[in-house]
Amino acid sequence: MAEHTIPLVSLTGVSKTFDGKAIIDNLDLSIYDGEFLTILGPSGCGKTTVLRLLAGLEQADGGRITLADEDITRVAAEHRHVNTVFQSYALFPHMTLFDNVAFGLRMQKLPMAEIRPRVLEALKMVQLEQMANRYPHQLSGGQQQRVAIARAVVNRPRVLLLDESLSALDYKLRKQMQSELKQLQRRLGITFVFVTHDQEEALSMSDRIVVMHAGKIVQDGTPREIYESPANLFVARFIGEINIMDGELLARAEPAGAWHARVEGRECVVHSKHSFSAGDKVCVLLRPEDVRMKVSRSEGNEPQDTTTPQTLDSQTFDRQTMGVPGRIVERLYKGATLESRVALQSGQLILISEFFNEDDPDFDYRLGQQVDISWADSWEVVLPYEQH
Ligand SMILES: Nc1ncnc2c1ncn2[C@@H]1O[C@H](COP(=O)(O)OP(=O)(O)OP(=O)(O)O)[C@@H](O)[C@H]1O
Repeated sequence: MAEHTIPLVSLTGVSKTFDGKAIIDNLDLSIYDGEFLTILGPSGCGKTTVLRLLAGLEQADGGRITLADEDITRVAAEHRHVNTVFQSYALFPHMTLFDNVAFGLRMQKLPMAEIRPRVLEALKMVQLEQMANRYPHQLSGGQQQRVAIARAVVNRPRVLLLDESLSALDYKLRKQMQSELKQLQRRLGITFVFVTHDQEEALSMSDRIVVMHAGKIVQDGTPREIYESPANLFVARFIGEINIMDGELLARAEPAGAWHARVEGRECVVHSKHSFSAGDKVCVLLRPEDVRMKVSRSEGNEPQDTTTPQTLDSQTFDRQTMGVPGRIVERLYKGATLESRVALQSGQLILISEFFNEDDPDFDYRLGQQVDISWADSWEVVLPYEQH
């Protein structure tokens, strides 16, 4: 992945209030030159408002916005080198693609000799130059979206803002456009700021994700950091499926950051980047694909029971002092994976996702089967306790 180290846009202490309510609260954000940044968060968290502040479509009540070191906080939208692609592409239906893309340049009263090559270049970038004479209704949703991008790109913006730009598309086209948009951004080298509430879209497209909640940034990191090391329960839950178990730290272990802990009543070693003290209550988080399951040794099953799945990494399993006992209460066939829901003795339900292993006839578990669950050493995320 390319390194993006030069801030192109900076928001410093930016606030925005609507009807006496703080919607954006003292927000600090740097956007780097050439990166694909996604602002991700639930409906109403303020994502679009941040985009509109960047575009100049809303005025900040407090704070400062700079673009390439120039203070643009009070600069009018049309004088910022920023363009927006809205969810509803807003193409002019009575104009050809060429005229749609040329519109902004004509408004600037540029000579036709300059407009024509720029429009054709922009249409070429989105691979629609052959369709320059068509009208929007003659295009698919994905093609219309590409016209909207060409119309923005033709202005040679430093930053392209995209507001839920793919949400009007059906699932298959949306997947295709996600990859096209990412490739386009690489090719153009323009900084993209993309707003979505779709975590999967954010993970697959972005160099960096900013997760927002109630007008604040709650985590800022690469897709992998956000998924693998969520900063709190809100982020963990918002980004995919997560299991949250209660635990207590008993004593420090080796190396630094490791703790002897009791998780769901069982003693084990956990690891955390947070600083804790012995006796602290914690939440132990595990993604479904990081949980391991083994037929229980303690509930009358032989350790070498033939139903013991061969796919288990027994070394990993044994590194934990003991698994947490539970019972399989649900199994869901998902094609490539098998999902199982295991009820622990505390009543907590744990979701486990395992890749199907066709070579292993014993892979399948029975409903009601007693199992011990564990996880790959140090793949757990340990956070300060929060009610959940
Ligand atoms: N012009 C406005 N006047 C009053 N309230 C507004 C205005 N614009 C936004 N809001 C409020 O600000 C909050 C954040 O809105 P915003 O559109 O930024 O959220 P969002 O995260 O983009 O949500 P969504 O994903 O649903 O678009 C909402 O509660 C919204 O009702």
